[in-house]
Amino acid sequence: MTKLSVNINKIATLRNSRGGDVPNVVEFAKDVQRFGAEGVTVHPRPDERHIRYQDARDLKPEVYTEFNIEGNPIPSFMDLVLEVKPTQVTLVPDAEDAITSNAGWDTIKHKDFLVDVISEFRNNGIRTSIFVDPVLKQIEGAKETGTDRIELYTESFAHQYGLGNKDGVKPYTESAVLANELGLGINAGHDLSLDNIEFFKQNIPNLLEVSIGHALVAESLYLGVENVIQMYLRKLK
Ligand SMILES: CC(=O)[C@@H](O)[C@H](O)COP(=O)(O)O
Ligand SMILES: NCC(=O)COP(=O)(O)O
Repeated sequence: MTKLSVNINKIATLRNSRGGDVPNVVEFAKDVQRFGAEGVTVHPRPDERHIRYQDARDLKPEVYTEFNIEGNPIPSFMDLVLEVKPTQVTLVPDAEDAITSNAGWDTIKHKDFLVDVISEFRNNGIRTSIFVDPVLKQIEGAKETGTDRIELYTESFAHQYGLGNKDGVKPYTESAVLANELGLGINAGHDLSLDNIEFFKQNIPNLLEVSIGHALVAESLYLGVENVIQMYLRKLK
């Protein structure tokens, strides 16, 4: 069974475009859970261009499914996560000026840093996941950091699948097989959509969770949020 965590960054982007509080991200999080989502993901960035740090605090009492906070573990992000205590923190090595996440960790080069950060979160009862490319030596490196899970960065799969190249999933399958052997839990995210999610899930043994935002919100414009969540849940069964 693969859990669907809805990334609500784009709802905050829409809200921020006008100032004010429409749409309200907390109400949206409550609604997606009511519609069947099994988690809520936010990715506050240092410039707070979509999710603000205060949103994470406001969401905490309302997220009764899995609450996943993603981000680069700079000091202010670490303080926020340790204060809010979500179910899971996903560490992403994104640059401040990145339009969106565009690479996984180099788990070998940054091993000592990741070991320290991960132990701090785990000591505080927060499950950890680290964003990685589907590269076997990076999965082995992830194991050395002490993380509970990895999140496979699925941009390349989604891009290849969109071009009709189903072989793009192969490195992900191989990475998942290795992660399972090493005892790492497997999450995945980035550019997953109603078009590609079923094929991806079928090819990833023990896929525990996917976080989906951009496509899910875009699809909801045409099909409605409740309907789209139900469609994802059927494909993730
Ligand atoms: C970690 C990841 O894959 C990203 O997709 C991210 O969470 C989305 O961030 P943006 O909404 O800022 O593009
Ligand atoms: N971790 C990936 C995520 O939360 C959503 O990514 P996207 O669906 O907005 O590309």
